[in-house]
Amino acid sequence: MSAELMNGTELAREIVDRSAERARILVAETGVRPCLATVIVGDDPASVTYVAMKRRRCAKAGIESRLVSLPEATTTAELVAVIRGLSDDPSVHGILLQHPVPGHIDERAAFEAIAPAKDVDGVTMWSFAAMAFGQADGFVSCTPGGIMRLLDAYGVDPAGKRAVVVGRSPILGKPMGMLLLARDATVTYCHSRTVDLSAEIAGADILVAAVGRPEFIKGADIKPGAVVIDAGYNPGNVGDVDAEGARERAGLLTPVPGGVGPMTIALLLEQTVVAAERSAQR
Ligand SMILES: NC(=O)C1=CN([C@@H]2O[C@H](COP(=O)(O)OP(=O)(O)OC[C@H]3O[C@@H](n4cnc5c(N)ncnc54)[C@H](OP(=O)(O)O)[C@@H]3O)[C@@H](O)[C@H]2O)C=CC1
Ligand SMILES: Nc1nc(=O)c2c([nH]1)NC[C@@H]1CN(c3ccc(C(=O)N[C@@H](CCC(=O)O)C(=O)O)cc3)C=[N+]21
Repeated sequence: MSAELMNGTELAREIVDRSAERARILVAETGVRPCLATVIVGDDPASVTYVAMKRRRCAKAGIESRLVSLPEATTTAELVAVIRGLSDDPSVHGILLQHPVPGHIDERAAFEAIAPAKDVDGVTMWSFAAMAFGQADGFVSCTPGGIMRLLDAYGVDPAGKRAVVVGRSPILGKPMGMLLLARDATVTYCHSRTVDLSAEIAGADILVAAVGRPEFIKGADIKPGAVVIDAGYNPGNVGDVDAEGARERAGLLTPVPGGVGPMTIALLLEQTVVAAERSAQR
């Protein structure tokens, strides 16, 4: 068997095109141009690359982007003050604080300085709760949100399926499981203390790998015909799933690159446009 690949690049382009059209209409009708502020602390090369990528995509979609680049030595209090300033600035509609921040900073405190109405990256406690309770007025974490859109586009209905999420980080694994639960999957979370990971994976109809270790999930563990979502993004464009092995076993598989990554950015842009539309209150 050879898995069908789920084309995130193509679906992301459709979402970005639709968002660009909505941005264009918003500008024409209200004069408001959607604006995303990106905050980056320090100069981690991977983060600098992601941020540049997001800004390029914003520009293409007619979304203004404002970059706030802070030195490595920034304190929690200084970062919180900067983010509060953006939260209070009416010309900014979305705020993204690039993760990870340097270790001496309290990342949670910084995230919580983002006004919920501008939390287009879905990182605040308020957004998480809204997502977990199924309230549509919040924003979802972009990567899990993008993955749900991919599942929908490929006709994968999670209801009644066994879904296994490997990873439980606040912006990826944990919200991923909640979104699958909301769609009636039977969800298992795996993490570094899971005793028999292979056995858990073998039971998965839908597997989401969000570990941050290259080719960590082996093809031989995958249930034949499973839907395999590789959210991993490691240096050298390598996912968290052994792609070659997975191709032999999975029914549907997200490639790296071209799977989950582009969807994350598409959701970020879409939610920025929605935030701007809401602020314009036509
Ligand atoms: N494509 C995209 O848009 C995005 C991709 N990513 C990618 O997704 C991956 C995960 O990112 P992120 O969630 O931020 O990473 P984190 O490092 O925050 O979380 C990793 C998770 O994996 C778990 N884990 C670590 N080792 C093992 C193990 N041996 N067995 C089982 N579980 C393990 C950890 O468990 P524990 O909690 O017990 O420590 C933790 O929950 C990375 O490759 C990242 O680059 C991330 C964000 C967006
Ligand atoms: N607050 C916060 N929110 C994030 O969403 C966030 C973050 N911090 N920190 C870092 C991770 C990583 N991340 C990626 C986004 C897009 C691609 C992406 O588009 N990748 C392309 C390849 C692009 C290329 O390399 O040319 C692909 O997979 O096809 C990858 C990774 C978002 N992250």
